[in-house]
Amino acid sequence: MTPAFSYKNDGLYAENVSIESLAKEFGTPLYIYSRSEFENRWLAFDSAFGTQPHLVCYAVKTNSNIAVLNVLAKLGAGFDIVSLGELERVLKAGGDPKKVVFSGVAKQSAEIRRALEVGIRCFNLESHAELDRIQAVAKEMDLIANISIRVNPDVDAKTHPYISTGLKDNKFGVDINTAPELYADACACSHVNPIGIDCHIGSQLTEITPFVDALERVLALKETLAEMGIDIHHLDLGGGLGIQYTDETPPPIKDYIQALLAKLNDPSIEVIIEPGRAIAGNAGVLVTEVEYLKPTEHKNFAIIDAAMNDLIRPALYQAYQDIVPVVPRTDGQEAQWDLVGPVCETGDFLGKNRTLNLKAGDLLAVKSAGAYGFTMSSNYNTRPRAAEVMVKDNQAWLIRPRETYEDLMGSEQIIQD
Ligand SMILES: Cc1ncc(COP(=O)(O)O)c(C=O)c1O
Ligand SMILES: N[C@@H](CCCC[NH3+])C(=O)O
Repeated sequence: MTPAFSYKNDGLYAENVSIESLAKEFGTPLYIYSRSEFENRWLAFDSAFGTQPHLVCYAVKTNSNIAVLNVLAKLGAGFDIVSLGELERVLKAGGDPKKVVFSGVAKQSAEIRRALEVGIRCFNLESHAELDRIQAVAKEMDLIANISIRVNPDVDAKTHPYISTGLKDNKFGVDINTAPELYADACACSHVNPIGIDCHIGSQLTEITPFVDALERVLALKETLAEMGIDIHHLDLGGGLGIQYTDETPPPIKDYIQALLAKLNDPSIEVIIEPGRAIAGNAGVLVTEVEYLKPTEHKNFAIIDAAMNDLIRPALYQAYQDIVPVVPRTDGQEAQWDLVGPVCETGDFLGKNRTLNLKAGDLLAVKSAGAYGFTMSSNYNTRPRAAEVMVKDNQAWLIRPRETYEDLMGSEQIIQD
């Protein structure tokens, strides 16, 4: 199997395409994705289930480029969405609406309407108020909305506090102890059909135990609901499996799924999962060029042409992502560098204290940038968003051109007075 990113004699390659040549052709900053990695990771989830009924719904927020969604749709993927924008992307990419689950704490009426119109599989609802709204919209349309309730099992995911979602303190889901009442209310609604239980406890988890603990609580709820005469057809266990950014050792996909199935011990119930990062994370790099070297008495700054607007994870979560030379130097010597962008914020860095042998004009690859990279990018400092390229074997496709300044300002209006 061709590795997604690996060195050959003349530098770093994306599958069998030289990253240096892609940077020359498309400029920097540039996101490069390995199509095979996306495919292999989704397939690894899918095949790990064996004969258990299941649906692997890729979390669209992770990387929502339509070409990426299309690659997964062709494999038969389902999709976990959190907005109407994401739903429209999935439909444009050829995704099957019957394989779409709709998560998120605040679905608007127009979003619910459109989702019902195209016939999504299930709404993962998060509050009583949302139940009332879904019932009202479905009634108005004379349709039945399939729902599951996202419960908050109060399990510590042992991840960064900003990306932990399953604790009582978090805004997500409903308290698992009060969920039975909400299910009873849902059953009393004329246009709502409760078919599942949903739970997502956080992101970048590197241990299996919190997932299994959460499932144990979900199974107890399923029992309670059965006693109330409410039959559950699927369990949606969310996403959250972590990847290796540096020295983390997340469990292999197969072990994670097998641990869940062992706990579940029910070969007939359908299991839905919503992985994002574990599919996309190591399928992408962000390529950047060193603009200037600025050594000072206290610190060496390498000012690169990618910034926090292109990849916000280091600034937002102090996240560590490996940064490697595209063509390692044979001259010069290594030094410690802070890799900072051109944006006017002290927090604008992609890496600190990195040991690298650098000269202005060098290309660097920020690794593990396939997840929550481009999708969290912005136009801060009126910087155009980077281009995105997809590679498979020795082929490359431009899947989103770099934004132009016309794109950035074209729709704004001067007040004519
Ligand atoms: C409801 C839901 N599902 C799935 C995901 C995907 O998570 P991850 O990328 O960690 O797999 C998220 C993000 O954390 C989420 O909020
Ligand atoms: N955006 C976060 C993950 C949040 C997951 C969304 N629920 C990250 O880059 O790690």
